Amino acid sequence: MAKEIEIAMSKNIDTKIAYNPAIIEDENHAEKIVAKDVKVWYGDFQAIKGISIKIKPNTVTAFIGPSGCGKSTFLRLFNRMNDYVEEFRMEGKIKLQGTNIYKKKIQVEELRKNVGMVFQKPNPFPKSIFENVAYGLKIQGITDKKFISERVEKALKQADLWEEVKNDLKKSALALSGGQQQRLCIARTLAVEPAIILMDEPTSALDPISTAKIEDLIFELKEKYTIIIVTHNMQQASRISDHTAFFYLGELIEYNETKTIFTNPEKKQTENYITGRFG
Ligand SMILES: Nc1ncnc2c1ncn2[C@@H]1O[C@H](COP(=O)(O)OP(=O)(O)OP(=O)(O)O)[C@@H](O)[C@H]1O
Repeated sequence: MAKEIEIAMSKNIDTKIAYNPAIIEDENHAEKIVAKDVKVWYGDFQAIKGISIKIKPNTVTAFIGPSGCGKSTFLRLFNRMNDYVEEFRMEGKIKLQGTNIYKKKIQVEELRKNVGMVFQKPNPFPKSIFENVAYGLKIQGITDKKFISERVEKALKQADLWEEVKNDLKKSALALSGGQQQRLCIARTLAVEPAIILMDEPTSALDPISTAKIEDLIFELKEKYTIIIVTHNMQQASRISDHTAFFYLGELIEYNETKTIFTNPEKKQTENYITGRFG
């Protein structure tokens, strides 16, 4: 599409964008995420009903809302994971770092290098700890052993796992505890140095100590990355996120700074949800 048309379209749609302008100060920052009037269907069922949002770089954004309201569907749009679903259909526009990621020319593998994902259940490959973290580099065709070793060490350190595994790098990843496996999956994501990390309930299968470790980690990672986390844990959202988006029945009901959402929400539905009155 011609640049002019794209700009004109974005201007038309901009008026509908649901966000607090205070959150977005730097319109031209390279790593921002922008969704405009996004609608998603699975067959005849509409899961997302026209959501617009802007996400500032180097922040943690929490997606909250009751089960089935579309949080994961919306999250998975940012690395095109829904493309795997046969009946998936989408309208609207999603731009990452200024690029429309649903235009035809986009190479999805390239996109996913830039947008890493951590899932609810840790999913290490049945390979060694080292091979798990090196995997993304190797499939990019990188063969320099020194470079790979350095990156693996750096990623394991960033994920706060290095001290626990540095003498066991050849051990199977499946022998690690659940919390260690999740930090390993985070290290695997970090090794390819994405700009954006999507996390879909990354601690829901973990004990409180492992959860705390991952929350600390997320807090540190935002210095370098832009993070979106889906969570059912309200304390977690309020502890680690800068901004919170409340979803309900496929709509974005409220999006604001986390402290505002949790202390002075604008909408009754948000208040009911965060105080446990529904969902
Ligand atoms: N692959 C799919 N095919 C058909 N419908 C789907 C598919 N994935 C999700 N849905 C439907 O889309 C809606 C939104 O689901 P989604 O998983 O995005 O919600 P969610 O808010 O993340 O829920 P939860 O908190 O339970 O994970 C639900 O009604 C769900 O049943």
